[in-house]
Order: sequence, then structure tokens, then C-alpha cells
Amino acid sequence: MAGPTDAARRKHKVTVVGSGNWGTTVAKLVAENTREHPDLFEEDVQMWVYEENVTIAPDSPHYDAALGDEPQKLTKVINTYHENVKYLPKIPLPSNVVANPSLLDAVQDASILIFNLPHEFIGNVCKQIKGHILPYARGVSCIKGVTVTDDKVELICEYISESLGIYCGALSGGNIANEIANELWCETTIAYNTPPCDQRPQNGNGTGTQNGTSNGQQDGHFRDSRGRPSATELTPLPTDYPPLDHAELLKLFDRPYFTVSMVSDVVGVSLAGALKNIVALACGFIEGHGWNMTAKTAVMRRGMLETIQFCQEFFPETIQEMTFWESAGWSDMIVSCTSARNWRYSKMAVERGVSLHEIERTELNGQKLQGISTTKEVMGFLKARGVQGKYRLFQAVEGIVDGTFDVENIPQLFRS
Ligand SMILES: NC(=O)C1=CN([C@@H]2O[C@H](COP(=O)(O)OP(=O)(O)OC[C@H]3O[C@@H](n4cnc5c(N)ncnc54)[C@H](O)[C@@H]3O)[C@@H](O)[C@H]2O)C=CC1
Ligand SMILES: O=C(CO)COP(=O)(O)O
Repeated sequence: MAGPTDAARRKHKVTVVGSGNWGTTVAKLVAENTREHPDLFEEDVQMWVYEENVTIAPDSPHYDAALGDEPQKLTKVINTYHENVKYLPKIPLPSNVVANPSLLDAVQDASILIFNLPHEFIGNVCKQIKGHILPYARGVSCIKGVTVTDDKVELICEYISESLGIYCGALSGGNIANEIANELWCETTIAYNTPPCDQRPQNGNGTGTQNGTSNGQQDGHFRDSRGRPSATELTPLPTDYPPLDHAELLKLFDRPYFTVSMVSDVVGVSLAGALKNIVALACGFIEGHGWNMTAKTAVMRRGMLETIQFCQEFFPETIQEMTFWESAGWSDMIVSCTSARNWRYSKMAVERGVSLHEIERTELNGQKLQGISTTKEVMGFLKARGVQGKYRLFQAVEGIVDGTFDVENIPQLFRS
């Protein structure tokens, strides 16, 4: 059947759910791309902002003497000055990033939902938007973390898929938001298995997927990221929209300063991104204690082994070891253990002799350390199964966070 003419085509409306350091950066790069591809995407990108009041410092170019230090709504400041002065200061945003304090209004009619907020808030967000999104919306989760419910560990993209009844892929990589916002080159990984019901014939050669990403299921029924059947029926993307496959996702996310690799291993990409935050805390503790790069590489190596072990033990169905050589694997491990927030602030905690919670409260200005909750969640899951002893580095990190294990004893973990 012939598709719609260009004139009759709808375009994808893109919404970023979240506006922290990474949320705002991703909104920026995606908005640059929606401008460059008006045939595929609506130009404006909605960015849901968890509304709060901010005060503009007198040395800021946006300081208004008439208002002085009177608090202003963050959304209003972003839409007026095109800058997220709290979570991504000094980075000009394209004017087509539209900050929206209403979650339901921001997601309304969006066919592409980019979830990008600390993982502890995703449950509440999904509860609020369930039933208020397009049934055929598609998601990409940029969130690094897991959800642990009823003694089960779930990938964030899986959780989103199941609670909203939509397909959701995962974006993760060695990505420091401030560097990418400053357009310093890096790469990332997107795992997205185009649902069979969305696949369109392309150039007469069958489906439009690359890299053999089809999950092999043709009836429109929803399968989770591990290929398991679910009772939920996935609503196909209507054919008057442009297709949404790897080629279109590259057009949405890839920038000259942000190189995207598309893969199919949603489990590996998601878990590598979540678990490296535990290892990053360990590296910060190590360095805060006075050890240096050689000690950190030992911890990174051990952390990667425990990460792969965790994936193989609990998610054996689709895990692909090559994923750990993608940006989502070793690149993220290295950058997180040498220059990201979980490393930086756990180092500071040891240097100052205060708890990580205290550092998060006093130093991060509203930003979150995902490693703290991920350690607790993952260890809770391992303990419920009685296998915590097989994950000695993760266990030690939990002990250090709780004050029951001394950083000094980390080398003992490496002695058989
Ligand atoms: N910042 C970075 O360099 C990178 C972050 N990530 C991941 O991106 C995800 C999002 O992190 P960031 O954007 O950096 O966040 P952030 O840590 O910079 O900011 C925290 C955000 O949480 C929001 N918030 C606070 N309370 C909330 C509530 N009750 N409900 C909903 N939102 C609330 C704040 O408004 C703010 O937008 C995380 O999973 C992180 O691991 C991934 C790659 C790079
Ligand atoms: O995921 C990240 C690096 O790839 C960012 O990590 P932090 O949250 O520790 O800054």
C-alpha cells in the first residue's frame, strides 16, 4: 500500500522528560537535530522541568536589578534566557527547547519520549503519564540505574515499557554532560530493537532495521528487552508518521560532537550504565584514601568483571559481551571512574571524612549521585538471593557508604 504523500505526513514530536545536567544537554543536541531535519521532526522540543524557584546571581548576564534576588521560576528563566541556569549554566540552548513545568502537557502528542532524569524519580513520572501519552509513542531512556521491586531487578527501559505499554530503548555511554554541552567530541551507544510492527519496507529490501535488531516477533504483541513475550499489545506507529528505526534515531541523536553507535543489546547497555556507578564510587573512595591511578585501574577491572558476572547471572538471555567494548561499556567505566560526579564526590567524602549523603546535600546543588541508590538497590537484590559474597567489590562499596567497611581494606578483596 502506498504511504502518505510528504504533504500528508505527520512529524515526530519529541519530548525530553527531565532537565538536569544530562537532561538539558540531550534536549540541546536533539533540538539542534530537529531543526536540521524538518521533514522528520517537529522543530520544537518540549523539555519537562521539575519546577523550582531559582535566584539569579548578580554576576550573571541574566541578572535583573529590578528583581534583585527575588526567586524566579526555572521554566520561565530557561524560556526567557535560553539557559538552564541551575543544571547547565553558561550553555546557550537553542530557542526551540521549550521548558514546560506541566508533565502531562509536555508529553501530550509526543511520538518520541526521551526519559532523562535520576532513576529514583522514574516510577512517579510513569504513574503520572500512564494513559496520557500516545499509545504508539516510542521511548529512549538515557537514565543510568535500575529499579528493584518485589525482589526483582529491572532495567529502567524495561520498567518504562511495561508500565506505559510502549517500546523503549536505551542510550548510554562515556558521556560527561558538561563536555558534550560544550560540544567536545565523544561517542555514545543506543540500543534499540525496532518493534516488528513498526518496520517498513525500505528500498525494496525488506525491513528497515540494521544490525539484525528485529526481535523476531511479527504479531504486534509486545516483547520486553530480553525478548520475552508479554500480554501487552504494542500499538504500531501509524504509517502517516516517518518510520522510526536506527536511521531516524541517528538523525535525532548523532551530532558532529556526539557520535552514536546503534546496537541491539538493551540489557548490556542498560546494566553497564547502571553498575559502573557503583565502581565509580569505589574509585573515588580509593583516590580519596590516597591511592592513585594504578589502584583505580585494579578497581575498574574488578568492577567490570562483577558487572559482566551480574549480567550473565541474572540477564543471560540476550547479553552480548561485545557490548562492554562499546562506549556504554569500558568508555563509560573509565570516564566515570576518573572524571564524573560519582567519582569526584565520593573522593571528596573520604577526603573530608563525611558521608556521601552529606556531600550530595551540600555540594551538588540539586544534582544526584546515582551510585548511592544503585548500590543499595543492587545489594538488596543480591542479598535477597544470598549471593552478595560473589560480588565483593559491590559489597565493599555498600559497606563504605554505610560506614561498616574501611577503604583501607579494599586490597583484601583482591586476595583469594
Ligand atoms: N550528568 C551527566 O554527565 C550524565 C548523567 N547521566 C544520567 O542521566 C540521568 C539524569 O541525570 P542528570 O540530568 O544529570 O540529573 P541531575 O542530577 O543533574 O539533576 C537532578 C534532576 O532531578 C530533578 N528532580 C529533583 N527532584 C525531582 C522529583 N521529585 N521528580 C522529578 N525530578 C526531580 C531536578 O529538577 C533535576 O532536573 C541519571 O540517570 C544520570 O546517571 C548519564 C550520562 C551523563
Ligand atoms: O554517566 C556518566 C558518565 O558517563 C556521568 O556520571 P556521573 O553521574 O557520575 O556524573
